[in-house]
Amino acid sequence: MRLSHSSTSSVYMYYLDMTLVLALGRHLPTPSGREAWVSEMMPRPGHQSVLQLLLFPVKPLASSNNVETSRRSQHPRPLHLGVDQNLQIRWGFRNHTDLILTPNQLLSGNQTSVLNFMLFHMKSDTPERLETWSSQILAYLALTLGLVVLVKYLLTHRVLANIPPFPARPYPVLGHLPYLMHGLRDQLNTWTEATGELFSLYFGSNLVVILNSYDVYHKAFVKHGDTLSDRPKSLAADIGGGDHNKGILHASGQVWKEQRTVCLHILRSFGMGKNSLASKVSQEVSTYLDALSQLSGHPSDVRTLTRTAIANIICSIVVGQRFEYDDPYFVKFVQNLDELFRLGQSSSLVTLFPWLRYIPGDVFKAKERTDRNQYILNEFCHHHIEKTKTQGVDEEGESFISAYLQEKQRLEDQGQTTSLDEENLARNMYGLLVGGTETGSTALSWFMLYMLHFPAVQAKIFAEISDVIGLSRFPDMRDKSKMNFTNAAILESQRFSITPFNIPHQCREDTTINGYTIPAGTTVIPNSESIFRSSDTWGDPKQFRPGRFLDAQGVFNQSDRFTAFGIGRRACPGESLAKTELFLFITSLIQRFELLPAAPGDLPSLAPVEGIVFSPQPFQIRFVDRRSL
Ligand code: HEM
Repeated sequence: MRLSHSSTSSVYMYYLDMTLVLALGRHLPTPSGREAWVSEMMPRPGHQSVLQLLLFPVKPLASSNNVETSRRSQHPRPLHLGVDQNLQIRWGFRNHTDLILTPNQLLSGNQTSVLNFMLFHMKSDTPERLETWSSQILAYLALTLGLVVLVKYLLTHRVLANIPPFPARPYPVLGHLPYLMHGLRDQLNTWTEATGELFSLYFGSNLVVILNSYDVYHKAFVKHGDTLSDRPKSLAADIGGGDHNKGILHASGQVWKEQRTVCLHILRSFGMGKNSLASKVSQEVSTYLDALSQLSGHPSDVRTLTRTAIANIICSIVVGQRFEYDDPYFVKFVQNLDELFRLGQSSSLVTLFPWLRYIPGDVFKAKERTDRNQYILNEFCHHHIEKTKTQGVDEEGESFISAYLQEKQRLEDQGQTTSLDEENLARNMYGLLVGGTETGSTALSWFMLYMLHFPAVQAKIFAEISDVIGLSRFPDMRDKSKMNFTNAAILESQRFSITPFNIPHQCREDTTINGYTIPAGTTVIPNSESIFRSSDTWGDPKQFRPGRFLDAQGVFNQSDRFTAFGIGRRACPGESLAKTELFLFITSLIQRFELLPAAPGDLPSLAPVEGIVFSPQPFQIRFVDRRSL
C-alpha cells in the first residue's frame, strides 16, 4: 500500500499532534494561537530539556548566554543547548552550533522546526521536576519510536501477500526477536513442529524466511539458486565502511561471481583436496601435537591452541607463511578473530536495528566489532598485500596474494574489465580467514568433547587407526578411504554439533517455493538444526551414533542430506580443506593420545555457547600420551 502525498502529510501532522499530546498534554497550536503557545513553551534559563536529561551527561543550563559558556569551556560538552539573549535557541555537538532556531521560525509553523522544538525543549523545567517525569518520558519515547516505524512501514512497504506463515504474532517494532532472545534452539524447534518446513519471521522490520527441511533448503538454494544466492547487507559486511559489495563472503551479483571463481581457481591450483595441501596441514598437525605433549597429560583448555593451529593453516595459504604460536603479532591477530565471533550475537542486533549503533557507550558492541574487523582487514590483509608488492610478487604464485595479483595483472594486460582489485583481494583474504578458522577449530573442539562423552567411539577409532595406519607413521590422506568408522564418526560429530542458523542469503526477485511467495529483498536462512535433527531423515537424531553413516557392510556412506558445508552456488569453497584438516588432526590426535576428562567421570557440559557458530563452553581435557600408558 502506498500513501498519496496529501495523506502522507496528514499522517505526519496527526503524528506531530499526537506526539505533542502525549508529551505535553497539548495539541499543535492553531495559526492564531501560535504566539502565546511558543512563549508559554519556551525554555527558561536554568531549566533543562528532556533529551539532555535522558541521553547526554550535561549540566543544567545556567544562564541565557549558555552557548558561549559551553564554547569557551576547556572540556566542551558533547551537546550544548541554550537560549541566547535574542531568544534564539541554539544546539549543536562539541564546538559547533548546528542549528539556530528563532522564535519567528517557530511562529511560522514550519513542521520541522516545531518537531525540533518539541524534541529538544519539550517539558523544559527544573532538573528536579524533570526527574519525576522519567517514566512518562520513556513511555513517550517508546511510543514515538513505534509511530515512526509504523509510518515508515506504511510509506515504504507494499502489502505482502502469500508469504510463508508466521508461527506467532510479531511484536510491534521488534517483530519476533523477543521470542528468540531466550533459547533460540527450543523456540525454533517448537515453531518448526507447529508450523512446518517453511515459515516467516520479522527481525525488527526485516522479513526473514526460515527453511526447516532438506527439501525446501534444496529447492531454495539449488533449484532457485539464481534468485537466492545474494547476501543481505549486514554489520559483518561493514568492515570499516567503503563498498559493502566486495569479497567472496559478503558480495552479491557479478562481483561475487568473479571473486568466487578466482578464489576457487587459486585454491584448486594450490591442491585443495590434494596431497600438496595436505602436507601443509600435516606440518601444522605435527607442531600442534608437540604443543599438546608439553601439557604432560595435565587438564587444560586447548581451544585457543586449536584455533591458533587452524588459523595458521589458512595463513600459510593466504600469505604464504606460518607463524610461531607465541609470535605477538600472530597472537593478536588470532585474538581479534576470536573476539569477532564472540561479539557476533550482541552486535548482530545492530544489523537488524541500525539506529542502535548511535546509543552512547557501544552497548551492542557494534563499534568494537568494526574495530576488530578493521584490525584484521588493515593490519593483516592490507599489510601483507603491501609486503608482497614491496618484495615483488612471487612468480610461482606461492601465496593466495601472489596468485591473485598475477591474475589481476593478466586480465589488465588483456584489456579486460574486471572487479579484481586490492580491496576485493583483502576482503577475499578476510573471508577465507574468518570463514575457515572458527568453523574448523570449533568442529575439532566439539569432536574432543564427544570423545570424552563417548569413550567407546574413541576406542573404535583408535582400533581402526591401529589396523589401517599402525602406530609408527603419521596418517596421510591416502588412508582416508580405508577408514570407514573414523569418517563416519567425524560426520556424526559435525551433525551433532550443528549451529541452528546458517549464513543468511537474500532473495533478488520474488520467488515461489511450495506455493508461497518469497518477496525480493527477503532474508532467507536455513535452520540447520531442524535439517540435521529431523526424525524423518535421521531416525534417532538425538543419539550420537556414527553407524548412521555406514551401510550394512560397514562401508562409509555420506548421505546427500549431510549439508554441513552448505549447498548450491554459495556452498563452502573450503570444504575439501576443512575435511583434510578434520581427518588429519583427528587421526593424528587419537593415534598419539588418549583423550580423557580432567578427572574420572568429570564430564564437561554439552550445552553450547550460542554465537555465530555454536561452540563448546570452556572445558578441561587431558591428552595422555599412549606411549606412556
Ligand atoms: C568445518 C569447517 C567448515 C564448515 C562447517 C563450513 C561451513 C560453511 C557454510 C555452511 C557456508 C555457507 C554456505 C551458504 O552461504 O549457503 C560456508 C561458506 C564459506 N566458507 Fe566455509 N566452512 C568450513 C571451513 C571453511 C574453510 C577451511 C574455509 C577457507 C578456506 C572456508 C571459507 C568459506 C567462505 C569464504 C565461505 C563463503 C562462500 C560464499 O559466500 O560464496 N570455510 N562455509
